[in-house]
Amino acid sequence: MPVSLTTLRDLKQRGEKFAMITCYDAIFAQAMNQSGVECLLIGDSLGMVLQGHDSTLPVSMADMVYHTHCVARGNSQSFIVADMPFMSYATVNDALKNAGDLMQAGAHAVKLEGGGWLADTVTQMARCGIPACVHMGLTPQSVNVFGGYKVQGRSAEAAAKMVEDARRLEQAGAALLLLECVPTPVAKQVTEAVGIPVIGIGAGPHCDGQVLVLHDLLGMYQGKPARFAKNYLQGRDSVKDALTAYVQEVKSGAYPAPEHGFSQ
Ligand SMILES: Nc1nc(=O)c2c([nH]1)NC[C@@H]1CN(c3ccc(C(=O)N[C@@H](CCC(=O)O)C(=O)O)cc3)CN21
Ligand SMILES: CC(C)C(=O)C(=O)O
Ligand SMILES: [Mg+2]
Repeated sequence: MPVSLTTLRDLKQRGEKFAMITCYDAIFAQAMNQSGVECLLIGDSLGMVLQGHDSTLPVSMADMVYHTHCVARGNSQSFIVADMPFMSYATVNDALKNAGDLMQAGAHAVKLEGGGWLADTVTQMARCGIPACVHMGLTPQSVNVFGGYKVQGRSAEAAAKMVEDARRLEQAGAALLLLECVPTPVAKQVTEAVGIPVIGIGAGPHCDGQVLVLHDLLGMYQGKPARFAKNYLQGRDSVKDALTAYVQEVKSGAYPAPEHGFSQ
């Protein structure tokens, strides 16, 4: 049976960790299915790793729809989340139209970057049958506001706001949360504060699931790798073995190790 939101909620309740990897095409979707990856993310990181841009901002809805079709054709087992690109959810109407297009391309949920201010959007999506994952912490579409890819939620005020926003989004009907580059203790607080599954990247070992960009997991870094990146191809002789090793390390809790996370 393919993984569903119910599966992910059950895993959280049982304290079992699950794995997500970014996926942009059909053959990797198949390989990830065979390696037992619960969730595939069509990430707007494709603007950087596939298209060669220096941020995710140039990615269009047409790009995301195309790659979602590609992944959906290869997939039979995993839960598919598609990123909503920069400016595709600036108004509730735009968000509903564009999320609908991604669902029709084969996504099972969509992901938006932001915080409590997305509550209204998330509620309207849920009404229409669109599960929403809210990406909080380091939200790369706001790199020009942050002034770089920096850890978020380090101050006590920012940490408390993140917990409050997480609760508000759960109340509004969010299906999932994703925390990027958040101090390990803050991510733990958020994960314990909500009943919905929380996926982390650079957010420590206490999140319910972990996500990595495919290229980072295969050691194909552009410049200096982020702290949370780990090359699973090292010491292994196939891509399939690397994907399987990542899934096993997420499930056992071996990944992320302390050196992959941030202190408060
Ligand atoms: N290949 C790739 N991997 C990613 O994880 C990723 C992308 N691309 N593109 C979109 C965004 C950009 N991301 C990034 C990029 C850099 C850092 C980074 O270098 N962070 C510093 C934190 C510095 C600090 O504030 O202490 C680090 O040391 O990890 C983090 C996330 C995550 N996403
Ligand atoms: C880094 C992950 C969470 C993402 O949003 C992406 O790949 O676009
Ligand atoms: Mg993204």
